[in-house]
Amino acid sequence: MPSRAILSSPPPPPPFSDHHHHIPRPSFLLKSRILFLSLTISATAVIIFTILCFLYHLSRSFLHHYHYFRSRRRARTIPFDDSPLAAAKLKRFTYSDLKLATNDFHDSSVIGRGGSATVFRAIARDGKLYAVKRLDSAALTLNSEREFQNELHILGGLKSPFLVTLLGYCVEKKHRLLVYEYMPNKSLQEWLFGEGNLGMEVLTWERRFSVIADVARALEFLHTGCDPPVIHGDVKPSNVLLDFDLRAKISDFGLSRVKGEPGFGPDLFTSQDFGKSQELSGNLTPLESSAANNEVVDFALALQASSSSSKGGGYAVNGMKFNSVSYNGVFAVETGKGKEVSAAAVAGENGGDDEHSRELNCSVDQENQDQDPAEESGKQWGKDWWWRQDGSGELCSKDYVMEWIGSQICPSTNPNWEDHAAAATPDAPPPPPPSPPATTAAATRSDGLVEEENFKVKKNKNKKNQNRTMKEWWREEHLEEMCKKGSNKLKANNHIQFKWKKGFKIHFHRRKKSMEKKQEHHFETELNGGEFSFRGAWRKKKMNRNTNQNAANGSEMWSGDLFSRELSSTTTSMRGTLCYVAPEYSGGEKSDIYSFGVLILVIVSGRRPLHVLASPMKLEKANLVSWCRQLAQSGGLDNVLELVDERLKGEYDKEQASLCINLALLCLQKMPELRPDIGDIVRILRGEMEVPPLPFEFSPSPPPPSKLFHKSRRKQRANGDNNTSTE
Ligand SMILES: Nc1ncnc2c1ncn2[C@@H]1O[C@H](COP(=O)(O)OP(=O)(O)OP(=O)(O)O)[C@@H](O)[C@H]1O
Repeated sequence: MPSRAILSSPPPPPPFSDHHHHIPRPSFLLKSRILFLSLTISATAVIIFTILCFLYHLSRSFLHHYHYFRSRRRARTIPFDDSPLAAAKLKRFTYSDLKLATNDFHDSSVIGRGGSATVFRAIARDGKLYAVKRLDSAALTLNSEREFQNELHILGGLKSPFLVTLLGYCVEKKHRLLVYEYMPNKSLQEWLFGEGNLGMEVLTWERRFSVIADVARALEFLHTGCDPPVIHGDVKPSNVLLDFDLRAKISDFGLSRVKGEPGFGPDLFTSQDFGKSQELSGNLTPLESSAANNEVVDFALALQASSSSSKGGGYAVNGMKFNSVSYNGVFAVETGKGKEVSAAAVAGENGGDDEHSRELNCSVDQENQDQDPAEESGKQWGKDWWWRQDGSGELCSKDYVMEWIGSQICPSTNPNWEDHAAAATPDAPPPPPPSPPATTAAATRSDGLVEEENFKVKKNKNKKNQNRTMKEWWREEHLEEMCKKGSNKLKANNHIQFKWKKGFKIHFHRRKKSMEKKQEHHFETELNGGEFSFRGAWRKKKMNRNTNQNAANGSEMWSGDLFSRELSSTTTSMRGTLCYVAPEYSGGEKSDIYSFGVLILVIVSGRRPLHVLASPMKLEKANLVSWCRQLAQSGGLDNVLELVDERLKGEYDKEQASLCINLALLCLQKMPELRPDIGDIVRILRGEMEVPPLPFEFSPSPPPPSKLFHKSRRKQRANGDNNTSTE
């Protein structure tokens, strides 16, 4: 038997107590592990998320830069960057959609033609009408591509009742199309000049005034309602479209600029662009290349000179245009769309001579002769090209140009042209009899005899050189003539004169070489192809039409009316638009104001800025701006009202008309800063503000200041005097 002691086993250990033992419980371990794990996971997630964010932003900025550089690289080869914002908001149409809507771009759907585009009426599936502008793919140049993009990105981002709405676009391969709201009453161009289907319907005065006011409102929106301001850059009648109620809206933002953005300024006229154009034309076919660099004579420039007065001591050189030559100081150069810049040298009144001399010297300096002509000409662009239109400076070539134009109006005095015309239109009726302007103009000079003699000599020379091409004829005859008849300064400085001519010749030959024989070929082809024209774009248009019309065109060509149309047509190229461009070419708001001034005169008078008929008397009125200035200078309201469109048959508000003309004169001041702001213009047109005094040069006496003021319409109404003038 076990003993008690043995039986009495030691007491069992006390129950497990946490107080006495530090062994962790399993649940605690689990918890801490979970905590540790979750911390690790979340930290990893944060790190991964941060890395992802970083990568995302990196890739975005990379893509952004990639698109930017890609678009830049593309821009040099004419293509389109479809990423930017404004365009993204617009509807993108397919080419086949638009083809369908325009009946396969059928001729019957054409509602207008621009310099490098055709506008079609399009009918959508829902029956709505749209206007589709198709860039001529053959004429697709770097500039036209840029204008297309400008339109997309600037007009595409704007919304105003005074602007034509851009609804969409299409970019497929070489196709570039823009879709706009349809403006049933087309453009002011058609209304004023009876082009297109509108015939000879006369725009009433009330309509004209409301159009002026609408355009002012549109510019007000662009200049003051947009931030940063937008400069339209191409205000002219064909860019003023009329809606169903004949309310005006402005269109065509191809040349517009957003102020302050890169590229703002007169870059269209810089050597850079010229360089690009050249670069581009190098890739074009011969025909395209020639089309981009047509050799044309710019009558517009001649007329600018012709209608300026010969007072003062400045001097100017008449400029005719050989686009491809681009001689500084004499020629105008075409850029893309047909926008051109005349580099015609005009000395400023104050110190302008010196500056001009410097330019002349610069342009003819021997060392510069080794320079690339394109580069050299580019330097001059946008500088000293404008013609004196204010009658304050001498235009040495005035009578010469008048005489010259007279001789050109009658082809019989220029056998070369006659030949071309004959070649072009074998069945055309004979040209009109010798034109009186030539001799009349020559006789108007004080030294009439000398001039007449010169004129005879020139005529004889013309006869001798019947076989020369027009280009040679112009180069040899007129530029030399111009140099001889240049300013007093030129006469006094034979050195400059010699160098200048020499400079020209060198430029010409170099250029001729560099442009190869393509242009020559094209030029001849055009002549032999049944038409002769002074303007490539016009020629192109005409050639596109029925060839049966050639005979008619040929006979029409010699009529003064055709000259008028050609001289100031705004549908073909900048040659016509040239008259609307401000002399400073700064590209700022005040440039639009200048163009607006020209537009006002055009609307009031129903004339183009350059308007020539065969009659010698009409030549004095050829240049609308200088004619208006002359009328203002010779004093009296009635004088100025001579401008008003005769087709109105006196049915117009004299007060409004004189207000418009005076406003135009203010807008046309040479110094941009003197031109009124668009805000003031709108207020003046509303009758909320008086027209500021006209510049001193427009007052011959000068009249007392009170007479220069126009009572505001409101004031006049208050006085119960509704139809009085300031006289
Ligand atoms: N939205 C539109 N609705 C109706 N007609 C239009 C519209 N847009 C243009 N047109 C017509 O087409 C014509 C040509 O317009 P476009 O803007 O192509 O050229 P432009 O301004 O005359 O010349 P450029 O392109 O050389 O400046 C206009 O004059 C107008 O008659």
